[in-house]
Amino acid sequence: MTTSTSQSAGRSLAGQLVAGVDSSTQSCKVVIRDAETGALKRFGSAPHPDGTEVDPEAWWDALQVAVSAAGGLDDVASVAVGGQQHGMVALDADGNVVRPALLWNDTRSAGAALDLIDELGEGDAEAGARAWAEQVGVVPVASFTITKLRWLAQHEPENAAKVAAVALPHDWLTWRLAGDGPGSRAGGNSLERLTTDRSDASGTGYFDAASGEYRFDLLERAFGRRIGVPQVVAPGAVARESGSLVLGAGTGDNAGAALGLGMAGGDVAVSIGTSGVVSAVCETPVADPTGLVAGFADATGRFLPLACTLNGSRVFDAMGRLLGVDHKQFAELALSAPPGAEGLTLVPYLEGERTPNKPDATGALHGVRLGNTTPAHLARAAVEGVLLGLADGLNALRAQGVPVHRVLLVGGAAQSAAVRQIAPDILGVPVTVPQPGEYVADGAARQAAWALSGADEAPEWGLAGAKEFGVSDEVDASLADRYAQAREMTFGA
Ligand SMILES: Nc1ncnc2c1ncn2[C@@H]1O[C@H](COP(=O)(O)OP(=O)(O)O)[C@@H](O)[C@H]1O
Ligand SMILES: O=C(CO)[C@@H](O)[C@H](O)COP(=O)(O)O
Repeated sequence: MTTSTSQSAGRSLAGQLVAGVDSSTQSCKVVIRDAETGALKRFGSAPHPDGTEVDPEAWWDALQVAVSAAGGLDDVASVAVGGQQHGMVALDADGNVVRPALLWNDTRSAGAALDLIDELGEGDAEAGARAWAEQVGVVPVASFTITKLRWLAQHEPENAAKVAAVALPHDWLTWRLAGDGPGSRAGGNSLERLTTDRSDASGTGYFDAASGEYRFDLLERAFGRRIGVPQVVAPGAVARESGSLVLGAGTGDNAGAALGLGMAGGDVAVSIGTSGVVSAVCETPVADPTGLVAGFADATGRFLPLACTLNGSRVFDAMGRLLGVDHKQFAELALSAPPGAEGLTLVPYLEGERTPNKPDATGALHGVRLGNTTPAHLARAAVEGVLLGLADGLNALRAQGVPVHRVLLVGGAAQSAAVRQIAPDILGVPVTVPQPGEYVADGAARQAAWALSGADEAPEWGLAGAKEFGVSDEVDASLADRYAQAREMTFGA
């Protein structure tokens, strides 16, 4: 991300710095870049606590640490926050967090999701799924905020009674950066100053990406009463100002990555972080009644159809721990076994699964024989299993008419030599691996520069050096079928 072309419109960005934040599941990352050229100036990061429910204060603390590690924001003109999607941050009338946030990978609201589908379909689940897809572009699963609100109303009525507004992680951090929160230095009714953007709002289940409108009727249906929601700030607009610091709208992390990668039509991002994600930027909204593809919005005014699994890089982390090896050794092991791991197949549902929707499923190892019970075969089966889940996501996107011209591999696990090399064979297409980087934070930084310039479009920051990985002639032709059979044999719904 080093080259530049000059701005066609808007204020000059020359000599200014912008910051982008990625408040993701496992950590907070901050990049500080030259607003005009996109050149990286400074970087900082800090870990987040483990678990699927987290006190948002921990994100705020991690943001402070990451910002200081990046040299602070004193010389920065604008900042925008990208964040893990869907997490429910429930706030009381004074702006206090009512309970720890339930994250995107918390599956306790799976039953609430089924109830919401049934209710909209008046007892017919298929009709209900169609109705949700048509009305808000998504079919409820445990990840989406609306199901978490229903869970809260049913299981913690005392907490639910206190809720005055609901926000997402990036909304809440933007609000805190602007000086709002309990005992707000910004004063007045600070809940009314909560902001979001259409990308993150579209992951709630009570916002329609196609029309750009909240669906308060669905929110009320889920929670039992109307509560406050953040104002939706247009892509590239200024959300808030804090002294001389301009705050951009911010974005859901996957839309942030799309902006950071400068994705165009035909580009598909495969991201392997905590989540495994396949997403594309499209001009028209997607409404998939199977629920495999979520019809989200992107951070530029377009759309971001997306399939997401709960089981990405942590499958490799877990298998690496089991085998007593680090990431590098794990990749070497995986590459030392033959394609298809001689029949050993891992269904990687270690955290349950979302795509397909099997929240209570567990992982399973199939085809175990004397000849394939080696660390190398297990490492290979893990890499193949995660990628096979993403191949299903890629096919689901294709089934929605999404063109696939170029696949970009990003996320923490894109650093794995095994993932890079095996991905083209499993996905069935060549894969482009951009230089290792923080593309969500980069997208947020680009959005911050866009807000600062006031231009119609985000500044053009080039994408520096990428490597191409092709499909090899060693593909195990039976692997996809074996995986499909094994996938159906997992325990749990
Ligand atoms: N070389 C590697 N091989 C495999 N996994 C890796 C490698 N480097 C980092 N990871 C994993 O990537 C994950 C962090 O990636 P990241 O995209 O930042 O996640 P998230 O955005 O979900 O917080 C961790 O699970 C980490 O162990
Ligand atoms: O739920 C989704 C997308 O719908 C996840 O992609 C989250 O947005 C978390 O992302 P990572 O922390 O894994 O990047």
